[in-house]
Amino acid sequence: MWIGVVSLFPDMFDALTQQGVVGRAVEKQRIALEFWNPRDYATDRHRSVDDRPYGGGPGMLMKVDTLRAAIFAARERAQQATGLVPTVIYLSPQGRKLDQQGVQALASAGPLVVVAGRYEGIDERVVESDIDEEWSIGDYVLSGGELPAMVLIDAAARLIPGVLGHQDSAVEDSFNDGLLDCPHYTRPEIIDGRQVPDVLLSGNHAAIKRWRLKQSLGRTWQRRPDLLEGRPLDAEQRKLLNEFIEEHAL
Ligand SMILES: CN1CCN(C(=O)c2nonc2N)CC1
Repeated sequence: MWIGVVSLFPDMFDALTQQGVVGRAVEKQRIALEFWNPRDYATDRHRSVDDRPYGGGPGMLMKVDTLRAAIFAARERAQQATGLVPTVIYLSPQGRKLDQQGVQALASAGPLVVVAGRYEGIDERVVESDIDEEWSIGDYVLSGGELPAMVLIDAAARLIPGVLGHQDSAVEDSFNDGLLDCPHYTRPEIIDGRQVPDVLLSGNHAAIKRWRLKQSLGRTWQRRPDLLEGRPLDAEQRKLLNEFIEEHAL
């Protein structure tokens, strides 16, 4: 997967590229990550990358010419590297809320150019002319788009074939198949008197798989019932959820 990032702070992405799942994926060339900094396109003495908003008001916006130059350069490189026209993504609270379905769509959308805004954001005309999709990681305001961009890249990278080793398969991930994750346990068997559920010590893999699905269904019902709305359950899933509800009836 090819991802271009437009950011005034490319070094922030070391947190993603120098270690962990994404770092290994870059090393194994499962993912290509390249960066463009609008400041590199500044031509004035102060290397300006921000500009005042028309109509006044607090804060600044990203300067149009340096931002667009960086986006164009990233888009050009994407086509050169992949032969495909990239999808240009902008992270902002005004975007579509990112969820696992959205991540799956982005992970299979071909090359991406991810624009990380700073200041109060970017000119609306740049959104209209140069941005294909606007995405939000949540209803709160951050200092910039770099952390949301890293969230998006990390989540998408996990879905690229060959990125995850068998030991941390995306298949078992929380939100896999639209359900919350089941509880997990490791040594010791007892912590402050709390024991590991017997089924997990039984070695009965069918029973363990059933227990984990039941816990995922039950937790989703308890904590995020919205995820079950309109979600078809097969007979086995319905049976397990009913068992969980009966066991947890107040
Ligand atoms: C200009 N800048 C403002 C702050 N920002 C966000 O709060 C954000 N991005 O994606 N989800 C979010 N929430 C990124 C863009």
